[in-house]
Amino acid sequence: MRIVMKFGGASVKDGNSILHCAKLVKRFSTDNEIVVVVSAMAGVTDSLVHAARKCYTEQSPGFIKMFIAELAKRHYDAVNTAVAEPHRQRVIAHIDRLIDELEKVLLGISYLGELTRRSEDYILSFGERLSAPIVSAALLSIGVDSLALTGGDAGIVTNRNFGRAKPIPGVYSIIKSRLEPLLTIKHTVPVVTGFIGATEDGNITTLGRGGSDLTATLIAAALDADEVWLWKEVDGVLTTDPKIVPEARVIPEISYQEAMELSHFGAKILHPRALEPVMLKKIPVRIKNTFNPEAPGTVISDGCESTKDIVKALSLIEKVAIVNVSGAGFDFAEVMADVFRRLANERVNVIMVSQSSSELNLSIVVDESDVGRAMRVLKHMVNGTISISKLEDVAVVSAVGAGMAGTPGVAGRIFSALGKNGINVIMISQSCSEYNVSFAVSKADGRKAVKILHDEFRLGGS
Ligand SMILES: Nc1ncnc2c1ncn2[C@@H]1O[C@H](COP(=O)(O)OP(=O)(O)O)[C@@H](O)[C@H]1O
Ligand SMILES: N[C@@H](CC(=O)OP(=O)(O)O)C(=O)O
Repeated sequence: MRIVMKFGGASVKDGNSILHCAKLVKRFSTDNEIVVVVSAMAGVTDSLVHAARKCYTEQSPGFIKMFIAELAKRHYDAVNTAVAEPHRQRVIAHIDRLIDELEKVLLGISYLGELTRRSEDYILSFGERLSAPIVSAALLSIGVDSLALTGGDAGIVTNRNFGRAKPIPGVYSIIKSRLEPLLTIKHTVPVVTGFIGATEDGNITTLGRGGSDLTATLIAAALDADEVWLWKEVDGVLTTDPKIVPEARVIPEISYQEAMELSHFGAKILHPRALEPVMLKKIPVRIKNTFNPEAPGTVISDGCESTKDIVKALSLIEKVAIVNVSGAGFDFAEVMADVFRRLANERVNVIMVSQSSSELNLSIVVDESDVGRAMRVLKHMVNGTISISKLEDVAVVSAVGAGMAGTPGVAGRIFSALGKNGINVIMISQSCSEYNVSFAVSKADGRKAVKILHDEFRLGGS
Protein backbone atom coordinates (compact mmCIF):
# COMPACT_ATOMS: atom_id res chain seq x y z
CA MET A 1 0.00 0.00 0.00
CA ARG A 2 0.98 3.61 -0.42
CA ILE A 3 0.25 5.52 2.80
CA VAL A 4 0.71 9.19 3.72
CA MET A 5 1.25 9.41 7.49
CA LYS A 6 0.99 12.72 9.27
CA PHE A 7 2.25 13.22 12.82
CA GLY A 8 0.73 16.23 14.60
CA GLY A 9 2.46 18.53 17.08
CA ALA A 10 1.42 16.51 20.14
CA SER A 11 2.88 13.38 18.49
CA VAL A 12 6.32 14.98 18.04
CA LYS A 13 6.34 17.03 21.24
CA ASP A 14 9.78 15.80 22.43
CA GLY A 15 12.65 13.47 21.59
CA ASN A 16 11.03 10.34 23.05
CA SER A 17 7.83 10.95 21.11
CA ILE A 18 9.80 11.55 17.90
CA LEU A 19 11.67 8.28 18.38
CA HIS A 20 8.35 6.53 19.00
CA CYS A 21 6.93 8.01 15.75
CA ALA A 22 10.04 6.91 13.84
CA LYS A 23 9.57 3.35 15.15
CA LEU A 24 5.92 3.40 14.03
CA VAL A 25 7.01 4.43 10.54
CA LYS A 26 9.66 1.70 10.51
CA ARG A 27 7.06 -0.90 11.50
CA PHE A 28 4.83 -0.04 8.55
CA SER A 29 7.55 0.81 6.03
CA THR A 30 8.63 -2.78 5.41
CA ASP A 31 5.41 -3.60 3.50
CA ASN A 32 4.31 -0.14 2.36
CA GLU A 33 5.50 2.98 0.55
CA ILE A 34 5.28 5.77 3.10
CA VAL A 35 5.41 9.54 2.92
CA VAL A 36 5.64 11.24 6.32
CA VAL A 37 4.26 14.73 7.02
CA VAL A 38 5.15 16.40 10.30
CA SER A 39 3.91 19.36 12.28
CA ALA A 40 6.01 21.59 14.49
CA MET A 41 6.66 20.30 18.02
CA ALA A 42 3.61 21.01 20.22
CA GLY A 43 3.28 24.69 21.13
CA VAL A 44 6.10 25.88 18.83
CA THR A 45 3.84 27.53 16.22
CA ASP A 46 1.92 29.38 18.97
CA SER A 47 5.22 30.57 20.45
CA LEU A 48 6.39 31.80 17.00
CA VAL A 49 3.11 33.73 16.54
CA HIS A 50 3.62 35.33 19.93
CA ALA A 51 7.29 36.15 19.26
CA ALA A 52 6.54 37.70 15.85
CA ARG A 53 3.81 39.95 17.29
CA LYS A 54 5.89 40.95 20.31
CA CYS A 55 8.84 41.91 18.09
CA TYR A 56 6.48 43.93 15.90
CA THR A 57 5.07 45.94 18.81
CA GLU A 58 8.25 46.57 20.77
CA GLN A 59 12.02 46.49 20.30
CA SER A 60 12.88 43.50 22.42
CA PRO A 61 16.42 42.18 21.92
CA GLY A 62 16.39 40.65 25.42
CA PHE A 63 13.20 38.75 24.69
CA ILE A 64 14.55 37.55 21.32
CA LYS A 65 17.71 36.18 22.95
CA MET A 66 15.70 34.29 25.55
CA PHE A 67 13.13 33.02 23.05
CA ILE A 68 15.80 31.80 20.65
CA ALA A 69 17.78 30.10 23.44
CA GLU A 70 14.68 28.21 24.67
CA LEU A 71 13.64 27.19 21.15
CA ALA A 72 17.15 25.97 20.33
CA LYS A 73 17.39 24.02 23.60
CA ARG A 74 14.06 22.27 23.00
CA HIS A 75 15.18 21.11 19.56
CA TYR A 76 18.71 20.14 20.67
CA ASP A 77 17.19 18.07 23.50
CA ALA A 78 14.95 16.30 21.00
CA VAL A 79 17.93 15.58 18.71
CA ASN A 80 20.00 14.23 21.60
CA THR A 81 17.22 11.79 22.52
CA ALA A 82 15.97 10.76 19.08
CA VAL A 83 19.00 10.91 16.79
CA ALA A 84 22.22 8.86 16.84
CA GLU A 85 25.62 9.73 15.37
CA PRO A 86 26.66 10.43 12.62
CA HIS A 87 23.23 11.95 11.87
CA ARG A 88 23.23 13.99 15.09
CA GLN A 89 26.10 16.27 14.05
CA ARG A 90 24.53 16.98 10.67
CA VAL A 91 21.08 17.76 12.03
CA ILE A 92 22.48 19.97 14.82
CA ALA A 93 24.39 21.98 12.19
CA HIS A 94 21.15 22.35 10.21
CA ILE A 95 19.22 23.49 13.31
CA ASP A 96 21.98 25.99 14.10
CA ARG A 97 21.60 27.56 10.66
CA LEU A 98 17.81 27.79 10.99
CA ILE A 99 17.94 29.22 14.50
CA ASP A 100 20.49 31.82 13.42
CA GLU A 101 18.27 32.81 10.48
CA LEU A 102 15.19 33.06 12.72
CA GLU A 103 17.02 35.29 15.21
CA LYS A 104 18.02 37.67 12.42
CA VAL A 105 14.45 37.78 11.06
CA LEU A 106 13.01 38.55 14.51
CA LEU A 107 15.60 41.30 15.08
CA GLY A 108 14.69 42.74 11.67
CA ILE A 109 10.96 42.80 12.57
CA SER A 110 11.77 44.38 15.89
CA TYR A 111 13.94 47.17 14.40
CA LEU A 112 11.66 47.90 11.46
CA GLY A 113 8.43 47.63 13.47
CA GLU A 114 6.88 46.01 10.44
CA LEU A 115 5.19 42.61 10.24
CA THR A 116 3.46 41.68 7.00
CA ARG A 117 1.44 38.51 6.44
CA ARG A 118 4.28 37.34 4.26
CA SER A 119 6.93 37.82 6.95
CA GLU A 120 4.65 36.24 9.55
CA ASP A 121 4.32 33.11 7.37
CA TYR A 122 8.08 33.06 7.00
CA ILE A 123 8.49 33.13 10.79
CA LEU A 124 5.80 30.47 11.40
CA SER A 125 7.48 28.13 8.91
CA PHE A 126 10.42 27.63 11.28
CA GLY A 127 8.39 25.25 13.51
CA GLU A 128 8.02 22.61 10.81
CA ARG A 129 11.40 23.41 9.22
CA LEU A 130 13.00 22.55 12.56
CA SER A 131 10.97 19.40 13.33
CA ALA A 132 11.09 17.65 9.92
CA PRO A 133 14.90 17.21 9.79
CA ILE A 134 14.84 15.75 13.32
CA VAL A 135 12.15 13.20 12.42
CA SER A 136 14.02 12.32 9.24
CA ALA A 137 17.31 11.91 11.14
CA ALA A 138 15.53 9.77 13.76
CA LEU A 139 14.41 7.46 10.94
CA LEU A 140 17.95 7.27 9.57
CA SER A 141 19.20 6.47 13.07
CA ILE A 142 17.01 3.35 13.24
CA GLY A 143 17.94 2.20 9.76
CA VAL A 144 15.14 3.66 7.62
CA ASP A 145 16.35 5.58 4.59
CA SER A 146 14.82 9.06 4.68
CA LEU A 147 15.02 12.56 3.26
CA ALA A 148 13.64 15.78 4.83
CA LEU A 149 11.85 18.21 2.50
CA THR A 150 10.08 21.53 2.94
CA GLY A 151 6.54 21.90 1.58
CA GLY A 152 8.02 23.92 -1.31
CA ASP A 153 10.58 21.15 -2.05
CA ALA A 154 7.72 18.65 -2.09
CA GLY A 155 5.82 20.70 -4.69
CA ILE A 156 3.16 22.31 -2.44
CA VAL A 157 2.94 25.42 -4.63
CA THR A 158 0.32 27.93 -3.50
CA ASN A 159 -1.17 31.30 -4.36
CA ARG A 160 0.01 34.43 -2.53
CA ASN A 161 -2.76 34.48 0.09
CA PHE A 162 -0.26 34.47 2.95
CA GLY A 163 -1.72 33.03 6.15
CA ARG A 164 -4.38 30.97 4.36
CA ALA A 165 -2.70 30.10 1.08
CA LYS A 166 -4.39 27.78 -1.41
CA PRO A 167 -2.62 25.30 -3.70
CA ILE A 168 -2.46 26.43 -7.33
CA PRO A 169 -4.21 24.46 -10.10
CA GLY A 170 -1.82 21.80 -11.33
CA VAL A 171 -0.25 21.30 -7.90
CA TYR A 172 -0.79 17.53 -8.00
CA SER A 173 1.48 17.01 -10.97
CA ILE A 174 4.21 19.13 -9.34
CA ILE A 175 3.96 17.14 -6.09
CA LYS A 176 3.97 13.86 -8.02
CA SER A 177 7.06 14.83 -10.00
CA ARG A 178 8.94 15.65 -6.77
CA LEU A 179 7.85 12.73 -4.54
CA GLU A 180 7.08 9.76 -6.79
CA PRO A 181 10.77 9.15 -7.75
CA LEU A 182 11.75 9.17 -4.07
CA LEU A 183 9.30 6.33 -3.44
CA THR A 184 9.73 4.24 -6.55
CA ILE A 185 13.39 4.81 -7.52
CA LYS A 186 15.17 5.81 -4.32
CA HIS A 187 12.95 3.74 -1.99
CA THR A 188 13.30 6.37 0.68
CA VAL A 189 10.79 7.80 3.17
CA PRO A 190 10.31 11.52 2.46
CA VAL A 191 9.58 13.58 5.59
CA VAL A 192 7.73 16.70 4.47
CA THR A 193 7.07 19.79 6.58
CA GLY A 194 3.31 20.09 7.09
CA PHE A 195 1.49 23.44 7.06
CA ILE A 196 3.88 25.25 4.73
CA GLY A 197 4.04 25.72 0.99
CA ALA A 198 5.72 28.16 -1.36
CA THR A 199 4.60 30.55 -4.06
CA GLU A 200 5.75 29.96 -7.63
CA ASP A 201 8.60 32.42 -7.04
CA GLY A 202 9.68 30.62 -3.87
CA ASN A 203 8.21 32.70 -1.02
CA ILE A 204 7.15 30.59 1.94
CA THR A 205 3.39 30.49 2.63
CA THR A 206 1.22 28.74 5.25
CA LEU A 207 -2.01 26.86 4.64
CA GLY A 208 -3.79 28.16 7.78
CA ARG A 209 -3.47 26.97 11.37
CA GLY A 210 -3.70 23.20 11.67
CA GLY A 211 -2.79 22.95 7.97
CA SER A 212 -0.52 19.91 8.22
CA ASP A 213 -3.58 17.68 7.78
CA LEU A 214 -4.15 19.43 4.45
CA THR A 215 -0.50 18.89 3.42
CA ALA A 216 -1.00 15.17 4.02
CA THR A 217 -4.22 14.90 2.01
CA LEU A 218 -2.83 16.99 -0.87
CA ILE A 219 0.16 14.67 -1.12
CA ALA A 220 -2.11 11.62 -0.89
CA ALA A 221 -4.31 12.88 -3.73
CA ALA A 222 -1.27 13.76 -5.86
CA LEU A 223 0.31 10.34 -5.37
CA ASP A 224 -2.97 8.38 -5.59
CA ALA A 225 -2.21 6.96 -2.15
CA ASP A 226 -4.30 4.10 -0.82
CA GLU A 227 -4.83 5.74 2.57
CA VAL A 228 -3.96 8.73 4.75
CA TRP A 229 -3.21 8.08 8.41
CA LEU A 230 -3.38 11.10 10.68
CA TRP A 231 -1.59 10.26 13.93
CA LYS A 232 -2.94 12.33 16.83
CA GLU A 233 -3.05 12.27 20.62
CA VAL A 234 -6.65 10.92 20.68
CA ASP A 235 -8.10 7.51 19.75
CA GLY A 236 -9.99 8.86 16.71
CA VAL A 237 -12.83 11.22 15.94
CA LEU A 238 -14.81 11.30 19.18
CA THR A 239 -18.43 12.22 19.82
CA THR A 240 -17.09 15.57 21.01
CA ASP A 241 -13.85 17.09 22.25
CA PRO A 242 -12.77 14.95 25.23
CA LYS A 243 -11.40 18.12 26.82
CA ILE A 244 -15.05 19.25 27.14
CA VAL A 245 -16.75 15.90 27.80
CA PRO A 246 -14.34 13.26 29.14
CA GLU A 247 -16.91 10.48 28.46
CA ALA A 248 -16.82 11.22 24.71
CA ARG A 249 -16.54 7.99 22.69
CA VAL A 250 -14.69 7.04 19.51
CA ILE A 251 -16.77 7.00 16.32
CA PRO A 252 -15.47 4.00 14.32
CA GLU A 253 -16.70 5.29 10.92
CA ILE A 254 -17.74 8.69 9.70
CA SER A 255 -18.45 10.07 6.24
CA TYR A 256 -16.38 12.77 4.54
CA GLN A 257 -19.39 15.09 4.69
CA GLU A 258 -19.97 14.60 8.41
CA ALA A 259 -16.28 15.01 9.25
CA MET A 260 -16.15 18.18 7.12
CA GLU A 261 -19.12 19.65 8.96
CA LEU A 262 -17.48 18.88 12.29
CA SER A 263 -14.14 20.40 11.36
CA HIS A 264 -15.72 23.47 9.77
CA PHE A 265 -17.60 24.02 13.01
CA GLY A 266 -14.52 23.90 15.20
CA ALA A 267 -13.67 20.28 15.98
CA LYS A 268 -9.90 20.62 16.23
CA ILE A 269 -9.45 17.01 15.20
CA LEU A 270 -9.10 18.00 11.52
CA HIS A 271 -8.25 21.04 9.39
CA PRO A 272 -11.52 22.26 7.78
CA ARG A 273 -10.21 21.95 4.20
CA ALA A 274 -8.26 18.74 4.72
CA LEU A 275 -10.83 16.38 3.21
CA GLU A 276 -11.35 18.25 -0.08
CA PRO A 277 -8.41 16.63 -1.94
CA VAL A 278 -9.12 13.05 -0.83
CA MET A 279 -12.91 13.15 -1.12
CA LEU A 280 -12.84 13.39 -4.91
CA LYS A 281 -10.45 10.47 -5.18
CA LYS A 282 -12.26 8.51 -2.44
CA ILE A 283 -9.05 7.97 -0.46
CA PRO A 284 -9.93 6.87 3.09
CA VAL A 285 -8.48 8.85 6.01
CA ARG A 286 -7.73 7.07 9.28
CA ILE A 287 -7.38 8.96 12.53
CA LYS A 288 -5.10 7.02 14.85
CA ASN A 289 -3.59 7.54 18.28
CA THR A 290 0.21 7.77 18.19
CA PHE A 291 0.38 6.70 21.80
CA ASN A 292 -2.18 3.87 21.45
CA PRO A 293 -1.44 2.56 17.95
CA GLU A 294 -3.29 -0.75 18.44
CA ALA A 295 -6.63 1.07 18.86
CA PRO A 296 -8.65 0.83 15.62
CA GLY A 297 -9.20 4.60 15.35
CA THR A 298 -11.73 6.22 13.03
CA VAL A 299 -12.08 5.74 9.29
CA ILE A 300 -13.33 8.74 7.35
CA SER A 301 -14.60 7.64 3.95
CA ASP A 302 -17.41 7.58 1.46
CA GLY A 303 -20.28 5.21 1.88
CA CYS A 304 -20.86 5.17 5.61
CA GLU A 305 -23.52 7.84 5.58
CA SER A 306 -26.47 5.63 6.46
CA THR A 307 -26.41 5.42 10.20
CA LYS A 308 -28.89 4.89 12.92
CA ASP A 309 -27.32 7.67 14.99
CA ILE A 310 -29.30 10.83 14.54
CA VAL A 311 -26.72 13.11 16.08
CA LYS A 312 -23.28 11.57 15.69
CA ALA A 313 -21.04 14.26 17.14
CA LEU A 314 -20.97 17.76 18.59
CA SER A 315 -18.49 20.55 18.05
CA LEU A 316 -17.87 23.93 19.63
CA ILE A 317 -16.22 27.14 18.42
CA GLU A 318 -15.56 29.42 21.34
CA LYS A 319 -13.87 32.48 19.90
CA VAL A 320 -16.48 33.98 17.62
CA ALA A 321 -18.62 37.11 17.32
CA ILE A 322 -21.84 38.00 15.51
CA VAL A 323 -22.10 40.91 13.11
CA ASN A 324 -25.68 42.09 12.47
CA VAL A 325 -26.81 44.01 9.40
CA SER A 326 -30.36 45.29 9.75
CA GLY A 327 -32.79 47.74 8.25
CA ALA A 328 -35.78 48.00 5.92
CA GLY A 329 -36.91 49.36 2.56
CA PHE A 330 -34.19 48.26 0.12
CA ASP A 331 -33.37 45.45 -2.27
CA PHE A 332 -32.57 42.47 -0.09
CA ALA A 333 -30.46 40.55 -2.63
CA GLU A 334 -28.41 43.64 -3.48
CA VAL A 335 -27.57 44.33 0.15
CA MET A 336 -26.67 40.67 0.76
CA ALA A 337 -24.37 40.66 -2.28
CA ASP A 338 -22.71 43.89 -1.14
CA VAL A 339 -22.13 42.58 2.41
CA PHE A 340 -20.52 39.32 1.27
CA ARG A 341 -18.41 41.00 -1.44
CA ARG A 342 -16.98 43.38 1.15
CA LEU A 343 -16.25 40.54 3.59
CA ALA A 344 -14.65 38.40 0.87
CA ASN A 345 -12.42 41.28 -0.26
CA GLU A 346 -11.17 41.63 3.32
CA ARG A 347 -10.70 37.82 3.54
CA VAL A 348 -13.05 37.61 6.53
CA ASN A 349 -13.90 33.98 7.18
CA VAL A 350 -17.70 33.63 7.41
CA ILE A 351 -18.55 30.74 9.75
CA MET A 352 -22.36 30.83 9.80
CA VAL A 353 -25.19 32.96 8.45
CA SER A 354 -28.82 33.41 9.41
CA GLN A 355 -31.29 35.85 7.91
CA SER A 356 -34.87 37.01 7.90
CA SER A 357 -36.10 38.89 4.87
CA SER A 358 -39.40 40.51 5.87
CA GLU A 359 -37.33 43.30 7.27
CA LEU A 360 -33.67 42.73 6.59
CA ASN A 361 -31.83 41.17 9.47
CA LEU A 362 -28.67 39.38 8.52
CA SER A 363 -26.58 37.78 11.26
CA ILE A 364 -23.09 36.64 10.35
CA VAL A 365 -20.81 34.67 12.66
CA VAL A 366 -17.12 35.46 12.18
CA ASP A 367 -13.95 34.59 14.00
CA GLU A 368 -13.23 36.85 16.98
CA SER A 369 -10.00 37.94 15.27
CA ASP A 370 -11.91 39.02 12.12
CA VAL A 371 -14.67 41.07 13.79
CA GLY A 372 -12.75 44.37 13.77
CA ARG A 373 -12.09 44.13 10.03
CA ALA A 374 -15.66 43.01 9.33
CA MET A 375 -17.09 46.04 11.17
CA ARG A 376 -14.64 48.38 9.43
CA VAL A 377 -15.60 47.28 5.92
CA LEU A 378 -19.33 47.10 6.62
CA LYS A 379 -19.61 50.48 8.36
CA HIS A 380 -19.41 52.15 4.94
CA MET A 381 -22.85 50.67 4.25
CA VAL A 382 -24.48 52.44 7.20
CA ASN A 383 -27.04 55.03 6.07
CA GLY A 384 -30.59 56.09 6.98
CA THR A 385 -31.91 52.58 6.38
CA ILE A 386 -29.06 50.19 7.22
CA SER A 387 -27.42 49.75 10.58
CA ILE A 388 -24.54 47.51 11.67
CA SER A 389 -23.87 46.15 15.15
CA LYS A 390 -21.74 43.42 16.74
CA LEU A 391 -22.15 40.96 19.57
CA GLU A 392 -18.98 39.59 21.11
CA ASP A 393 -18.27 36.70 23.53
CA VAL A 394 -20.29 34.22 21.54
CA ALA A 395 -19.85 30.46 20.99
CA VAL A 396 -21.22 28.27 18.20
CA VAL A 397 -22.33 24.69 18.88
CA SER A 398 -23.00 22.23 16.04
CA ALA A 399 -24.78 18.90 16.12
CA VAL A 400 -23.69 16.76 13.16
CA GLY A 401 -25.02 13.48 11.76
CA ALA A 402 -26.23 12.24 8.38
CA GLY A 403 -29.09 10.47 10.20
CA MET A 404 -30.61 13.87 11.03
CA ALA A 405 -31.74 14.26 7.43
CA GLY A 406 -35.42 13.41 7.19
CA THR A 407 -35.73 12.56 10.90
CA PRO A 408 -38.46 14.75 12.35
CA GLY A 409 -38.10 16.32 15.77
CA VAL A 410 -34.29 16.57 16.05
CA ALA A 411 -34.24 20.36 16.27
CA GLY A 412 -37.13 20.19 18.76
CA ARG A 413 -35.13 17.84 20.99
CA ILE A 414 -32.03 20.04 20.79
CA PHE A 415 -33.76 23.28 21.68
CA SER A 416 -36.06 21.90 24.34
CA ALA A 417 -33.08 20.25 26.10
CA LEU A 418 -31.28 23.59 26.03
CA GLY A 419 -34.41 25.46 27.15
CA LYS A 420 -34.96 23.10 30.08
CA ASN A 421 -31.45 23.90 31.24
CA GLY A 422 -31.89 27.65 30.95
CA ILE A 423 -29.63 28.20 27.91
CA ASN A 424 -30.62 31.09 25.70
CA VAL A 425 -30.09 30.51 21.94
CA ILE A 426 -29.04 33.68 20.12
CA MET A 427 -29.04 32.48 16.50
CA ILE A 428 -29.84 29.26 14.62
CA SER A 429 -28.76 27.85 11.24
CA GLN A 430 -29.52 24.60 9.42
CA SER A 431 -28.73 23.90 5.79
CA CYS A 432 -30.98 21.89 3.46
CA SER A 433 -28.54 18.97 3.61
CA GLU A 434 -29.81 18.54 7.21
CA TYR A 435 -26.40 17.15 8.20
CA ASN A 436 -26.00 19.74 10.84
CA VAL A 437 -27.89 22.06 13.16
CA SER A 438 -25.75 24.94 14.42
CA PHE A 439 -26.63 27.61 16.91
CA ALA A 440 -24.98 30.46 18.78
CA VAL A 441 -25.09 30.95 22.53
CA SER A 442 -23.14 33.19 24.87
CA LYS A 443 -19.55 32.08 25.30
CA ALA A 444 -20.23 31.29 28.95
CA ASP A 445 -22.92 28.74 27.93
CA GLY A 446 -20.97 27.01 25.10
CA ARG A 447 -19.42 24.10 27.01
CA LYS A 448 -22.56 23.56 29.09
CA ALA A 449 -24.64 23.32 25.89
CA VAL A 450 -22.30 20.65 24.48
CA LYS A 451 -22.52 18.61 27.71
CA ILE A 452 -26.33 18.84 27.76
CA LEU A 453 -26.68 17.64 24.16
CA HIS A 454 -24.07 14.90 24.64
CA ASP A 455 -26.33 13.55 27.42
CA GLU A 456 -29.59 14.18 25.54
CA PHE A 457 -28.48 12.10 22.53
CA ARG A 458 -26.69 9.53 24.76
CA LEU A 459 -23.46 9.95 22.83
CA GLY A 460 -21.41 8.69 25.77
CA GLY A 461 -23.30 5.35 25.60
CA SER A 462 -25.96 3.50 27.70
N1 LIG B 1 -14.58 15.44 18.03
C1 LIG B 1 -13.31 15.34 18.41
N2 LIG B 1 -12.71 14.15 18.43
C2 LIG B 1 -11.41 14.03 18.82
N3 LIG B 1 -10.64 15.07 19.21
C3 LIG B 1 -11.19 16.29 19.20
C4 LIG B 1 -12.54 16.48 18.80
N4 LIG B 1 -12.80 17.80 18.88
C5 LIG B 1 -11.68 18.40 19.28
N5 LIG B 1 -10.69 17.50 19.50
C6 LIG B 1 -9.33 17.84 19.94
O1 LIG B 1 -8.49 17.70 18.81
C7 LIG B 1 -7.18 17.37 19.23
C8 LIG B 1 -6.55 16.54 18.10
O2 LIG B 1 -5.38 15.91 18.49
P1 LIG B 1 -3.93 16.51 18.22
O3 LIG B 1 -2.96 15.42 18.52
O4 LIG B 1 -3.77 17.81 18.93
O5 LIG B 1 -3.98 16.76 16.66
P2 LIG B 1 -2.94 17.54 15.74
O6 LIG B 1 -1.65 17.67 16.48
O7 LIG B 1 -2.83 16.71 14.53
O8 LIG B 1 -3.57 18.87 15.47
C9 LIG B 1 -7.32 16.64 20.56
O9 LIG B 1 -6.41 17.17 21.47
C10 LIG B 1 -8.76 16.90 21.01
O10 LIG B 1 -8.85 17.52 22.26
N1 LIG C 1 2.08 23.73 13.35
C1 LIG C 1 0.92 24.26 12.66
C2 LIG C 1 0.31 23.24 11.72
C3 LIG C 1 -0.38 22.06 12.31
O1 LIG C 1 -1.13 21.39 11.60
O2 LIG C 1 -0.12 21.72 13.57
P1 LIG C 1 -0.90 20.50 14.38
O3 LIG C 1 -0.83 19.27 13.51
O4 LIG C 1 -0.13 20.32 15.67
O5 LIG C 1 -2.34 20.93 14.59
C4 LIG C 1 -0.08 24.81 13.66
O6 LIG C 1 0.14 24.74 14.86
O7 LIG C 1 -1.07 25.38 13.22
